[in-house]
Amino acid sequence: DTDAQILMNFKSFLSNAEALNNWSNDSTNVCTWTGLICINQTTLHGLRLENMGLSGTINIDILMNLTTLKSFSVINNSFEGLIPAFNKLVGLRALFLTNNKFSGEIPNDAFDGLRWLKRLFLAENGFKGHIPISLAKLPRIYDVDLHGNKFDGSIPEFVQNGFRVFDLSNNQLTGAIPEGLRNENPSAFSGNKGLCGIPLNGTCSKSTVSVPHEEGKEENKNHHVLISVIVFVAVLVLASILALLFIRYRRKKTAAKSSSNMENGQSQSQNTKTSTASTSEDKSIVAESKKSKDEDLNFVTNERVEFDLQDLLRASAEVLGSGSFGSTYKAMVLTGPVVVVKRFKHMNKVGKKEFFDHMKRLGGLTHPNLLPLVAFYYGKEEKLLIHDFAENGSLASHLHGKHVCDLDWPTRLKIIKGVARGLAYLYREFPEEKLPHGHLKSSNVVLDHSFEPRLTEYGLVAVTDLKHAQQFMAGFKSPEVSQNEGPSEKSDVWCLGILILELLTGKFPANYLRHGKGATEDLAMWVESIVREGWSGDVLDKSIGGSRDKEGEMLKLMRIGMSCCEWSLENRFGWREAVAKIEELKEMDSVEVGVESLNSDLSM
Ligand SMILES: Nc1ncnc2c1ncn2[C@@H]1O[C@H](COP(=O)(O)OP(=O)(O)OP(=O)(O)O)[C@@H](O)[C@H]1O
Repeated sequence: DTDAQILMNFKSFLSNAEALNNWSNDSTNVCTWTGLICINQTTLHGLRLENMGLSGTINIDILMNLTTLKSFSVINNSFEGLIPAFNKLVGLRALFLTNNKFSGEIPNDAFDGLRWLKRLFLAENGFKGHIPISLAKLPRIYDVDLHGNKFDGSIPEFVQNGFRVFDLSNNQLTGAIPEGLRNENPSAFSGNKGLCGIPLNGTCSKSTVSVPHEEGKEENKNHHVLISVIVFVAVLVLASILALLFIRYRRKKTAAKSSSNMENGQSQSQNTKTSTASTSEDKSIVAESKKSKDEDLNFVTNERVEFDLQDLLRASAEVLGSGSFGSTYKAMVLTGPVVVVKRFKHMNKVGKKEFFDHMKRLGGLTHPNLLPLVAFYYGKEEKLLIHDFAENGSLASHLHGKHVCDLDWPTRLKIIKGVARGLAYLYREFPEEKLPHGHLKSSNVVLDHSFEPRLTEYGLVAVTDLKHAQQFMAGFKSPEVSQNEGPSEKSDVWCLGILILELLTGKFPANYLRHGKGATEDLAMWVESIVREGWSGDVLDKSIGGSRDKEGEMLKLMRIGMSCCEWSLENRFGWREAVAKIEELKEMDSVEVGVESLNSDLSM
């Protein structure tokens, strides 16, 4: 059967399916049908049948024939009865049943075999009974939302920890919160009268912890027996561990040589498959990540076609460059879009939970001039951040690449306005941060298909090792930092100023962008030399083109750039002022102004 036939069959079991009227035997390209998510307009990826008033039967046996189905959502509908046997859809990565009328107990093995499932939303239904053990054992799960049901009994020990979404609130759960969930937000457990322990207030009484006990002497006697049993078991366990260690040691000794040979061979073949990179350090996108199999990619938004670390490892990859944190790759994932993967070392400033929280916060940012974070991977030594690929590369590559710069004045103006808007958004979103961007420079401004600029590598100071940030990040190159003060709220503005001067002159603030000692000194000299040269055709990038009727506006931009680069914080523009002035700029001068008068206008 084709996908169209399978879906029509599936629809025939639904009631009130008027919203699916454009599903029809006459049209075979299912990607145009309501509620279907496809990759590249060809491959069915998900069913998103939300807010449609649907009821009836979700026929899993029919869905099983949709071999590429990865995500299933019926949020906000009227399905009732027991949970369907979703574990037959073994490739499922996300399941959303929130806000329906499902009820009854969920069998303990209901999620067995769903080894790819990462996101499970069963909230606001009428499920009751224990939380199934198979749910707690899902190896890749990172979103669990069960709030607003009638789950009872104790919470099972989850094999995962560090969830992105975790909510068990408003159920009827009882007993002590398992140790692995102590770092979750207390609100995840609220509305369960019988729960106790960390992170909720209050300790658990003895009876909730475990051993039921009797009164008086009988209790003492039981205690003695219990202690004897514990001691006996402990001795037994210790002896077994010692025996095991001894056996392992013997085995290791004999197998050491052959296993080391095998490992070398394997890693070599993997590397050639996954990447076309050339240096030995860069041979694989996720060299370190491969080692921790229990970790996976964490998507920060619902909107995206998801793929796995394995998909990423299988993707063909191309090195885009290597920056101060590590290498950056363009990866063509087979079942998804083209993405850019950046490997970050030196990001151990915060623990796992804080890192996840921070990424969640970055993932929630939306602005046309920010390149959104799509997903991330957390490894102990190395993190990966995944973004969309920007078709027109970085601003730096246009300004300083091999070819003559192809950016005319209107495009440059559009770019600087976009950069300013993106930066203003970051200042508003991170009012508590001194460096809301922190690493603003021309290689971190990428250009989409229509040359709209998008900022990258923003908001990372909070998770970057301080020493590394101080040495390499653009925000730390400002004069106040070089004068042994910390960065100020105007340090990102300084970076904006450099970007403006770079954009207008086409000159490369070499020591600033490259990493090295004395960077700020040379940068200051560079800015100063531009000031000294004043306004002349020589200062302007030759390839900016245009005629004298635009020079007035270019001059205004030059002056804004200089005001952003003022050494004294007092005299330097604040972000609001800089952004407002940039917004006022136009493509054309309103009155033609002669170069001579502009020159005198600029004299400082
Ligand atoms: N999303 C993207 N789309 C297209 N090109 C990108 C994207 N992200 C990064 N690049 C380009 O990849 C190259 C390497 O980037 P990378 O971030 O590793 O280096 P960098 O920006 O020079 O240094 P740093 O690590 O200090 O930011 C740069 O030319 C950058 O502009």
